[in-house]
Amino acid sequence: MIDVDEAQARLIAAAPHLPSETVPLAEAAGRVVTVDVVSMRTQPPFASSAMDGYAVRTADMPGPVRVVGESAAGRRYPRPLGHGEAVRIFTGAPVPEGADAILIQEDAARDGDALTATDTVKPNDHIRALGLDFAAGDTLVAAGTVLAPRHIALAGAGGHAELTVARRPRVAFLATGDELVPPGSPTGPDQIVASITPALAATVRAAGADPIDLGIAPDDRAEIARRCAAGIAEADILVTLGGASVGDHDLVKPALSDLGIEPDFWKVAVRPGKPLMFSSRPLVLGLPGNPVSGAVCAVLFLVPLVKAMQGVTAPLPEVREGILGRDLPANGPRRDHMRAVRSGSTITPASRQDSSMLAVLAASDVLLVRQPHEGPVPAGSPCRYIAL
Ligand SMILES: Nc1nc2c(c(=O)[nH]1)N[C@H]1C(S)=C(S)[C@@H](COP(=O)(O)OP(=O)(O)OC[C@H]3O[C@@H](n4cnc5c(N)ncnc54)[C@H](O)[C@@H]3O)O[C@H]1N2
Ligand code: MOO
Repeated sequence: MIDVDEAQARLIAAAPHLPSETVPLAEAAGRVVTVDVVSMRTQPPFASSAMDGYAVRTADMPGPVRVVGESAAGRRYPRPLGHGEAVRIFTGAPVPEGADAILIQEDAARDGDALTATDTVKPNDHIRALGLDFAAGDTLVAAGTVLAPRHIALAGAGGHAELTVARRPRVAFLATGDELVPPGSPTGPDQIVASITPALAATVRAAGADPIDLGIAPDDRAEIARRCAAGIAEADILVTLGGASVGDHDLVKPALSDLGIEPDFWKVAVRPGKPLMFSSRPLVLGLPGNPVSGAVCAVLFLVPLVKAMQGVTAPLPEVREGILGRDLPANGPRRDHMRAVRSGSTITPASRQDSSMLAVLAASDVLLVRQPHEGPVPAGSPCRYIAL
């Protein structure tokens, strides 16, 4: 068994970078930019007023001075401001040449064209300098960033209507097992629902990928091989679910072998998820059938792979610090990912951790991470967790 860090590192190292494509801004959220987004504009492109009031020369204040015109957003006052003059101005409007401050209207008394300040006004008050936000040539969003709405706003302000992003990885899921039926279908005796495919599809979609559901293959070596070959032809990554362990009906590894595919590694010191299998050429991730194992392995391995293929700078899940909410016995030889609830900084693992228990997973919002062979730890100790 290799450890989690090594498995993640090997996965990321093996991730091929996908080609880029351009998408309109409105469709860019969640995608990964593959080139730096460089500003084509300076913002603001002129010194502008931050308030409604009067553009003035502070040397003339408190006045009285004469109001000689108006500067509105989109329609500037066309002349420089002379001595003893002021201009009515509105938020976002260009500050006329010669003016050095905005007197807000709450601090102004006006009688016809005569304007007097009723409070002090200092140079640069309420003026947004040219280029305050960013300048042409600035890198607005670095390559490798997962685009959030805030990045999209900045790129748009910088003059971009489209962004260059990695193509979405296609991820095909094949469930295996004679006992499985799709959600919503009647379950015969000894049957259960193949519950994890829709969850993993949602997980990879949130990471920028397009999921493909290859359905359920029976425990038949030739049939699994046939369906795997179809998935490999159609997708960038094939994910198999179940049949990864050592039982007589765990046929994914032999079926892949029939296709000439041998894993780069099989079995990781991770709980849950020990029988995880990975091949880099072609890209195949064999996840264990226990649904919680699949969900946890998706967070630890599948999502980082999907992100790395899109060129994400930091593809691994963020490990945060918290305070343990209850006593824990010593951990075993595998890095453990206990389903837990976070309240403030307190992380309390559920008392039952079986990797078949979806109700416990659904009630959890974090995974408490425990290192292999960690000793017993009392409540109140520092701990580390990954948000779900
Ligand atoms: N002798 C050993 N037995 C097992 C070992 C071991 O090291 N030695 N490892 C255990 C661990 S850990 C895990 S995890 C499981 C995983 O085994 P498989 O990947 O072969 O999974 P299956 O046997 O096919 O299924 C396990 C369990 O999950 C249910 N299942 C399968 N697919 C789905 C699905 N798509 N949705 C919902 N549930 C699914 C299946 O019915 C089984 O109940 O092996 C241990 N055994
Ligand atoms: O690794 Mo298995 O996922 O412990 O149940």
